[in-house]
Amino acid sequence: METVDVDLAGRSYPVWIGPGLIADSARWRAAIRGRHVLVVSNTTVAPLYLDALAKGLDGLHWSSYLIGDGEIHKTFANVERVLEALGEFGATRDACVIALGGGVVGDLAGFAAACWMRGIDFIQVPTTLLAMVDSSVGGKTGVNLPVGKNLAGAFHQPRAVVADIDVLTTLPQREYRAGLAEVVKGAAIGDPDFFAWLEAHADELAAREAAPLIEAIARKCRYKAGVVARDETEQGERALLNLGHTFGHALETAGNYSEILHGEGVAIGMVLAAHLSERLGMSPGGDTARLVALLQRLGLPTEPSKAHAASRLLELMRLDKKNTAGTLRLILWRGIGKAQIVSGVAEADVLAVLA
Ligand SMILES: NC(=O)c1ccc[n+]([C@@H]2O[C@H](COP(=O)([O-])OP(=O)(O)OC[C@H]3O[C@@H](n4cnc5c(N)ncnc54)[C@H](O)[C@@H]3O)[C@@H](O)[C@H]2O)c1
Ligand SMILES: O=C(O)C(=O)C[C@@H](O)[C@H](O)[C@H](O)COP(=O)(O)O
Ligand SMILES: [Zn+2]
Repeated sequence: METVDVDLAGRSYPVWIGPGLIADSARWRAAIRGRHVLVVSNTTVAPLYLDALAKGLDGLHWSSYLIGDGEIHKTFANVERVLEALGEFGATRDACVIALGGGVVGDLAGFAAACWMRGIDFIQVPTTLLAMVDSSVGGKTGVNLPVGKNLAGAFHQPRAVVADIDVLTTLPQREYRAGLAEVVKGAAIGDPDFFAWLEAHADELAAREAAPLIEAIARKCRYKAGVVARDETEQGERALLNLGHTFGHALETAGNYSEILHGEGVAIGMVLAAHLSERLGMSPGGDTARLVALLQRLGLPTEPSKAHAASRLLELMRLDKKNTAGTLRLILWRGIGKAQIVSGVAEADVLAVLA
C-alpha cells in the first residue's frame, strides 16, 4: 500500500492507495469523528460495493442516498436531495458523509457536505481510476450548470481518501482510459521523468497491471498533493492542473454532459492546448507529437468531434472560471513537464485551433 499525505496544517489528510482497503475499516474508521454517517453513492456503484463498505460501519448510525449514474446527475437538484436526506437522517454537525463512487459522486457529495450546516466531515472512497488519481484529492467540490461545468461549488477537503484498487476490476474500459488522461496530464504539466515513465509503461498500464498502476496512482496523487498544499484555493499554481480543461469543459458542456467523458475531454483539450501553444511559438512540435502518441497508446481520443461549431465552443470557453474581466486565461504548454498560465489569449488564435 502507498500513502500520500496532503499537507494542509490542521486539515491534512492521508490518501491510501492499494488493494483490500475498503475491507480494512480499522484504518479508515478513525477518520469518522461522530456517530452518524450518510453514504452517498450511485445506482451502479452501490450494488457492487455498498455492502462491503457497510461492514466497516458496524455500530454506527448510518444510511445511504443514491443518485442516478452519469455526469448529467451532477446537478444542484441532486445536492438539494442529498441535503434533504441529511435532514431526514437527523444529521448533526458531527455527521460524516462518505462519497462512494467516481468523480461525479465525489464532487457532488463533497459539495453537499460543504453546505450542510456550513460544513461537515466527508471521506472520499473513489471507485474510478479518475477519482483515485484526481477528483478525490484536493477538495474541489461542486456541480455542473447547463451553462457550464463546475460553475457552482466550494473548496472542502476530505478527512481521508480510501483508494481501494480492487474495485477497478469492475470499471468499464472506456472509464479506465479516461482516468489515464488525468495521469498523463499531471506528468505533462510538471514531471518529465514521470512522462517518460508513462511512455515506458503504457502497455502495462493499458493492461491494468497492479504494480505499475499503484505506482502511477501514487505518483499522480503525490504531484497533485504538492500543488494543493502550496495553493489550496487556486490563487496561482493550482490553475496549472487545469491544462486542457478550458477546451475539455467546453466540449463536455456542448455535448450536454452526455457525449464525452471528462477524461476524454481532458485528453482532447490537452492536445488542443498543445497546438495553440505551438501556434503561439511557446512549445516544440516534437513534444506535441509525443503527447498525442502516448494518449493514443492509452486508447484516448485526441481530436474533438466536428459536431460542435468552433464559435459555440469559444462562447462556452468565455465562462471558464480562470478568465478575468472578459479576457481568456488559458493554461498553455511549454512542452513536456512545463505548463504556464497565459492571460489575454486572442480569440482568433483559439478559433483557428478549434477549426
Ligand atoms: N474535484 C476534482 O478535483 C475533479 C478532478 C477531476 C475530475 N472531476 C470531476 O469528476 C467527474 C468525472 O469522474 P469519473 O470519471 O469518475 O466519472 P463518474 O463518476 O461518472 O464514473 C464513471 C462511471 O463509472 C461507474 N463506476 C464507478 N466506479 C465503478 C466501479 N468500480 N465499477 C464499475 N463502474 C463504476 C460510474 O457509475 C459511472 O458510470 C467529472 O464531473 C469531473 O468534472 C473533479
Ligand atoms: O484540482 C484541480 O485544481 C483541478 O483543476 C483538477 C481537474 O482535473 C478537475 O477536473 C477539476 O474539477 C477542474 O476544476 P475547475 O476549477 O476547472 O472546475
Ligand atoms: Zn479534470
